[in-house]
Amino acid sequence: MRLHTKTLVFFSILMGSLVLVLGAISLYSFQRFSLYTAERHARSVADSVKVGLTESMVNGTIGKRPQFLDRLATVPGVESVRVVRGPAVTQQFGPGFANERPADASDIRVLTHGEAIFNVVEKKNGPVFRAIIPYTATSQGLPHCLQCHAVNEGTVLGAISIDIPQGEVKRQAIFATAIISLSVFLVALLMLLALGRLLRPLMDTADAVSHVVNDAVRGSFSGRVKQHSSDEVGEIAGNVNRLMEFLDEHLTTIGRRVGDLMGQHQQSAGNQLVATTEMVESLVEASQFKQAIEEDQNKHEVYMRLGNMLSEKYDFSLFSIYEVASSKNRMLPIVVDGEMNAPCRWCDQQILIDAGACRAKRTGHEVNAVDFPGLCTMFRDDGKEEKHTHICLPIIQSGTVGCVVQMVIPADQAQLARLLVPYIAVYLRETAPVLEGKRLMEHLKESSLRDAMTGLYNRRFLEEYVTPLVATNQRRQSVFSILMLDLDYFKQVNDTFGHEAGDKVLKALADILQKSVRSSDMLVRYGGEEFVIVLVDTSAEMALQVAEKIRAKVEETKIPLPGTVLQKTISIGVAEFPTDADTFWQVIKYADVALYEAKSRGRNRVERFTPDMWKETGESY
Ligand SMILES: Nc1nc2c(ncn2[C@@H]2O[C@H](COP(=O)(O)OP(=O)(O)OP(=O)(O)O)[C@@H](O)[C@H]2O)c(=O)[nH]1
Repeated sequence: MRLHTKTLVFFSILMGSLVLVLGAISLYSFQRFSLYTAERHARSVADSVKVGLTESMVNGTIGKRPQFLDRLATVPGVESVRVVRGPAVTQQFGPGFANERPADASDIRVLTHGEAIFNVVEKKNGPVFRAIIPYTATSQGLPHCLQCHAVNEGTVLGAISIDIPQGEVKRQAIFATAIISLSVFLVALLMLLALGRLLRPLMDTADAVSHVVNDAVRGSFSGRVKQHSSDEVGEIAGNVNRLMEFLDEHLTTIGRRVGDLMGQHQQSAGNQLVATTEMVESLVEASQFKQAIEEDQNKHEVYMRLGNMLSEKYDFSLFSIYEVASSKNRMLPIVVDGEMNAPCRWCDQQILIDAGACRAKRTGHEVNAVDFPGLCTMFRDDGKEEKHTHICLPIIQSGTVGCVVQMVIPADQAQLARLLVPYIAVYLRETAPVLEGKRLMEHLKESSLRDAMTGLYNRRFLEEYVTPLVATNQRRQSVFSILMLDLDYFKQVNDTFGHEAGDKVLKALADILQKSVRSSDMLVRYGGEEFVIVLVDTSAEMALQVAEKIRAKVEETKIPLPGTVLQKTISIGVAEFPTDADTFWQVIKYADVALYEAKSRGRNRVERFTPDMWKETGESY
């Protein structure tokens, strides 16, 4: 029940009760008052009767008492007056008139006990107040009773019965009570009306506040409460309006700013507050995501996390993450449908050799095939039965497209997925600098671990690589071999043809070496014209064959130099881990010893390390 109704019902009950109580009290008071005045009246009449009868006795006109009593009965407010003769008087003067004998038990009781009786009896013409008042013998005054009555003082001589009509008094009392009740009722009614009017602004304000607050909960803060007065109710309206203006202004600003951060401008439909909260949550999550990927070890972990975000948070099971290899102008599929380094599945293979064929890469803009079907001709729907569409988002790194994230969406979920794009874009924006940083770091690390001239790994790389290499080898209980290579008489090249020619020879050798070993083997430019090759999972026996192949290849290679063609030879030492020594650097040393042996034995040779070589040459190390 509303407060307005509740208040009015409460006050109606209160006022109704008041009217009833007041009416009842009035009736009771009137009754008491009328009985009191009737009694007083009866006692006056009784006193008059006593005086009249005494006078009649003295004057000898007692026989005319009926006329006296009849005259008395004509006095206004008296219906009848009767004298009842007591036993003592009857005994002395006889029974008297017929109507002077006790008429009922009340008369007898009064005569017996000498105590007055007052009561109201209902008669045909209405209620009557009946008073039976005894009169007793007394010696006081002159004349007095004992002058005529032969009785003792205090004897009940008789009683005076007086009937006083109450009908009119009752009517007047009811009328007065009705007037009072009606007046109170009218006043109560007026008070209720006034209360209703007083409550109206409060109720209107409460209703308006309720509407405004409901609108605010639905995200609209434009509602205002009408100010009906300048009292507390008006103040409530004013305060609510101020609060709404404050919220409107600040939440709109927050929404706009957050929208700017999200690259999304709020639509007018929908709950702006909920939309803003969702955007803020998304920004916070994206920021947490950024923190997580910053701590990732390499960019592949970042790509994987990005893929997990797409599949776990946004329920995309079909998607591709491409990295743009800008130096080679091609796209590399990194994560496809949650799988690392899977083949390209949702685009024409063309993009793998020409990154410019990818529209997102070429334009640096979102490619939204949901709104513009067929926008990118490179998309290939690999779905077997279901139809798919796609949205591609570029990740801009240092002003160019570094990656492209492609979301492949079943056609019936396309509209829903489209709404997620701004949220995913936030993640991608956060990811971009992290990926860029990781890419740079990897590039830096790579370049610090490579020899700039030959492109082979350098000695530093070998130092870093030793621990995981040995650990893996021990875990697999395998062996690997080390070739230590050195060009023969290389100094002569520099001396005869110059340093540039020497560099050219070194590059040619690096090229031969790269082509002679497996990609899992490791090529290191160990010193000036000294190279190390780690042949994984290869025994010394096999390594000797590889070394021999390299030696022969070098020997037969003609290196063109300005004005001449050069042919060089190479010496190679071979050692095996852990057969020759159980530490990596010791095996390197033994390979070097074997190389020394090859040089000693005339160069252009391959020598396998044997312990006796160490004994012979060990001193010089
Ligand atoms: N052009 C060029 N020469 C280099 C480079 N690094 C080292 N050298 C030269 O390689 C030569 C090595 O000569 P030596 O150590 O005397 O050996 P060698 O002449 O090859 O003779 P043996 O090894 O005993 O057959 C030196 O002249 C170095 O200056 C380089 O990066 N470029």
